[in-house]
Amino acid sequence: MTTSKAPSDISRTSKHTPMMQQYLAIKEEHPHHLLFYRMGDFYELFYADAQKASELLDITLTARGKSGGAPIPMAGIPHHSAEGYLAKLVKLGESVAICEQIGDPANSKGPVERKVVRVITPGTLVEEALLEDKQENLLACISEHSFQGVQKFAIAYLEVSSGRFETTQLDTLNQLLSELERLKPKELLIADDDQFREQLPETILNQAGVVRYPPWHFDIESCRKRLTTHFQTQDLLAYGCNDKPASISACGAILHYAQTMLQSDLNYIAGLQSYQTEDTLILDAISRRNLEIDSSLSGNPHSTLAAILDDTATAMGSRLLKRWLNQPLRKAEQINLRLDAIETILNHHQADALRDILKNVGDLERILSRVALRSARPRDCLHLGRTLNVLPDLQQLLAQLQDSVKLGELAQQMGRFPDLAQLLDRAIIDNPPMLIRDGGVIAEGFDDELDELRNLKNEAGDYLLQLEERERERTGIQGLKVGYNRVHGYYIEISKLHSDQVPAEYVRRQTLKGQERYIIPELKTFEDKILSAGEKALAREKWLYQELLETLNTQLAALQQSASALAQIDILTNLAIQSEKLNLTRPVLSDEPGIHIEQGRHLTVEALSKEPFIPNDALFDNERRLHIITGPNMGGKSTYMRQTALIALMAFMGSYVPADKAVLGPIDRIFTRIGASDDLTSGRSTFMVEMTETANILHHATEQSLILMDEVGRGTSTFDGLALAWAIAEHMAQSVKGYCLFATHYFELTTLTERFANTINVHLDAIEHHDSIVFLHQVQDGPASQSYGLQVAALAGVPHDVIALAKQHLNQLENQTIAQTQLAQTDNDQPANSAATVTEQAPAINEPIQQFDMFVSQPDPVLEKIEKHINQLEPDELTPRKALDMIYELKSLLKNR
Ligand SMILES: Nc1ncnc2c1ncn2[C@@H]1O[C@H](COP(=O)(O)OP(=O)(O)OP(=O)(O)O)[C@@H](O)[C@H]1O
Repeated sequence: MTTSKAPSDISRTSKHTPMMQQYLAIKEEHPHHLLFYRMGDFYELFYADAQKASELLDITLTARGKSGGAPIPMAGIPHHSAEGYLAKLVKLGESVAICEQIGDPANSKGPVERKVVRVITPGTLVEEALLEDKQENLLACISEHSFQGVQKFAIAYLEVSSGRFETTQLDTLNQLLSELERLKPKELLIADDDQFREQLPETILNQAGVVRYPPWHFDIESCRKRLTTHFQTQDLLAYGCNDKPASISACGAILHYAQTMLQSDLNYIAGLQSYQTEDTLILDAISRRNLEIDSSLSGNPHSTLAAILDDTATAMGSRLLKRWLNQPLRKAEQINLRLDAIETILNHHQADALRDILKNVGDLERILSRVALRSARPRDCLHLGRTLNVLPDLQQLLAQLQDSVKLGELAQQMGRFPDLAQLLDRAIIDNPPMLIRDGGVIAEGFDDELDELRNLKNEAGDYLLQLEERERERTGIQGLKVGYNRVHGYYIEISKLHSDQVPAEYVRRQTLKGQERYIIPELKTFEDKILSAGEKALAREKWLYQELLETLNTQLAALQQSASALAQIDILTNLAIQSEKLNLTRPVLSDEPGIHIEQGRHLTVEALSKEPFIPNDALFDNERRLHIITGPNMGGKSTYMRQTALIALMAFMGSYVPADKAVLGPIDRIFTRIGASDDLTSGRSTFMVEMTETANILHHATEQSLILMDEVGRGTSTFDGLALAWAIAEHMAQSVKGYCLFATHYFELTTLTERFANTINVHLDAIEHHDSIVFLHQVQDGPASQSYGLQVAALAGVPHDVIALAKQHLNQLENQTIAQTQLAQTDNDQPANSAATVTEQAPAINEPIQQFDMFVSQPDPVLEKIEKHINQLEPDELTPRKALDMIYELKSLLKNR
C-alpha cells in the first residue's frame, strides 16, 4: 500500500493556520489513505495527497494560500460529484478517508469540527456506484498459528456488501495460497509480522490491495473476545472455529478492520461460517486458470465457462454461480439436491416463468447491507419493495415444484414479507431522486404531517388572496396588495396616499418612494409557518426515511435469508434454461470408481468455433486409468482433456453436463499441467514452472484425482524431456494415482501400454487433403501415426522456404537418429551420445526410437534404403569394425541423396 503522508517537514506546529493544524492532525491518523477534507461544497486534498490525486484523477493541482510560510499544494473535487472520482481511485487500488464537517459553522470559534466518517478501501465497498454488480468484492485476511511445532494457516473473508463472513483453517501454506487464488480478494490483510511475511511469496506481498495490519489486531484472545462480543455469544462453537486459533485470529482482525473502515459495528454481519476445503472438490490455482472457469488465459471474457453458462436474471445469482463453479461439491447427496431441482423445473416447464419473475428481483444482498449501514438510497428501497412484491408469485410457482426438496427448502427460506412490501409501496414514490438530501422521496398519503407541510405551500397562494380581499374590505383601501420579497418576507403594501387609513395594528416594515409596507400578526404567523414548512417537510421526510430503514432493519436477518434463497433459485433456473439451450444432460454420480462420458463436448470451444464440434467419449476404469494421448498438433488433445475436466467440474457443481451420458465416480481433486509460461514475477522459467506443477501433482494426487498432463517435458532438451515424460507417465501408471490424461508428442510413451495393464493409448487423427490437412478431432483407441508438425506450421503461415528448410533438417535428424540407434545396438559398451544413453538408462525403452517417425509424412527413398539395410543386419554378429563400415556406408548413402 502506498503512503500519502504530508511531507515530513510539515509538522503540526503553531506555525500553521488553525485549519491546517486540524488537517494535519487528522492526516496523521490516516497516513496510508488519501484524505478527502471537506471544505464547504468541496473535498480538498493537500500536500502529497493533492499531488497524487491530481495525477490519478487528472485534476488541477493548485495551492491554497500558505501555511507555516510555505504554499500548500491543493487539489479539490466538488462534493456532489465525488462518487465518480472515488470509483476511479478505488479501481486503482487506492483507499480514501472521507473527512466531513460535523460541527455547526455558526457556533464554531476555530475551524469547524471535522471527523473521518468512513474510509473507502477496495475491499470494504458498499456503495452501488463503486461496486461491479456481477462480481464479488471480498476483503480477506490470512494468518498463521504455531503450537508445539505444528503450524496452521487460516483465511477469513468478508463481503461487506452482503454480510457473508467465512473462514477455513488449513494445514499448509499451499492450501492457503490456493484458497486466495479462488477468492481473489480485492483487499488482503496480512499481519505486519516478519516471521509470517517471510513465508509468503513476493507475488502475494506485492500485489495491489495488500494491507499490512498491526500484529496486535491478530492477538487470539482479543480476537475471540471481539467476535463473541459481536455475535453476543459465549464462545465460537456455533461458528465451527472455537478451537481453531488461526481462524479466530484472521476473523477477529478482519472484523476490526472492517468496523474501523466503515465506522460501524456492522451488526448486520450476523454469522460466521467455518468451511472445510475437504468438503469441496479441490481445484488448485493453476487448474482454475487452465480450465478457464471464470477468467480466460487469453483475456477474452467470453471464452470462460462462467460466461457460457451465466444467463442468470439477477446480479446475486451471477455472483453465486461463479462461486459454485469455483467450489464444486463432493457429497453426492448435496449435488443431487441441485440436480433434482433442475430436473423438476424442466419437467414442469417452469424455467421461463421463473425467470420472468426473477427479472424483477433487485440486488437484495447488497441493498440489505446498505439498509443495515443506514446508507441505503431511495432507489434501494424502491428495488427492495419491488422484490418483495414478487415473492408471492414466486411462492405460487414454487408450490408446483415441490417434487424437489431443495426448491421446497428455498421457498421456505425465501418467505414473504407482505407488511414490508406494503410499507415500501406506500412510502416511496415511483421514480425517486438519487438522494434523500433534497427530499421528494416519500410518497403522498404516507404521512399526514408531511402532507400537511407540503400542502401548506400549495395552499399559500389561495390564503394570501383571501387575506388581501379581506383587508381591502376592512380598511376600505382598494389598492392594498399582499406581496413577498426575500429580504423582508411577506408584507401588505399600501400607497402613501392612504397612510391615514392604515389600521393601528399595522406595523411598518419598509418605506418606499410612494408606498409603505406593513406586517400584521396574522401575516407574520403565516410567514413563519410557510417559510419553515419547506424545511420542516424536508426534516420530516428525512426522519420518516430513517424510520423506514429502522423498520427494515428489524427484519434484516430474515431478509438476508430470503436474498440467499433468491440467488439460489436464480442459479437453478438458469441451469435449467441452459441445459435446454446447450443440450446438456443430467450426470449420474456413482460410488463406483471410474468416469464414463459418452459424446462429451467442450462448451466454450463449441460456442466460439464456427466449425461443428465433434463430441468424444472418455472412459476411465481400472483397466483405463492412464490415457496416453497422441496426435497431430491442433488435433484436439488439449480440448479433449479440458472437456473431460470441465464435465466433471460441472457435474460436481450440480449442473447438467455437455454429454449424451456421464457417470462419474468420486473425484477429490482436479489437477492440470497444461501449457506453460514464464512466471517472471517469481523468477521461475517455463520449465521450472512446468516441473513445479508436475511435482505438486506427483505429491498430492490420490486415486480419486483427475489429472490432465499436457506435453510434460517439452520445456527442456528433447532427451531430458522425453526421459522425464516417460518416467512421470510410468510413475502414474505404477502408483495408480487417479485418472490421468497424458497428452504427448513423445511417441515412445505409447509403448507403456505393453507394460501396464491400466494404461491405454488413444489418439486424434488428421488426413492430408490436396495441399491441406484436415483434423478429424475424433478420439480413437490406439496410438497416432503422424505428427503433421510441418504441415501445421505451413497452415499457420510459416514461409514456404522455411518449411522446405525444416524438411531438410528433419530428414537429417531422422537419419542421424537411425544411425545412432544402430551404433548403440552395435556396441553397447560405448554409448555414442545422449540418445543412446537415454535408451540404455530407461529399461523400458527397448524398442527402436520412433520419435521422428512421427514427423514423416512422405516416403523417402533414401530412408527406405537405409531401413532395408538395417533390417538385414544381425547386430549380434557385428564386430566393431563392421559397425564402423556400416556407418561409412550410411553416410555415403545420405551424401548422395
Ligand atoms: N472435438 C472437436 N471438435 C471440433 N473442433 C475441435 C475439437 N477439438 C479441438 N477442436 C479445434 O481444434 C483446435 C485445436 O485444438 P487443441 O488445442 O485441443 O489441439 P492440440 O492437439 O492440443 O494441439 P497442440 O498439440 O498443438 O497443443 C481448437 O482450438 C478447436 O478449434
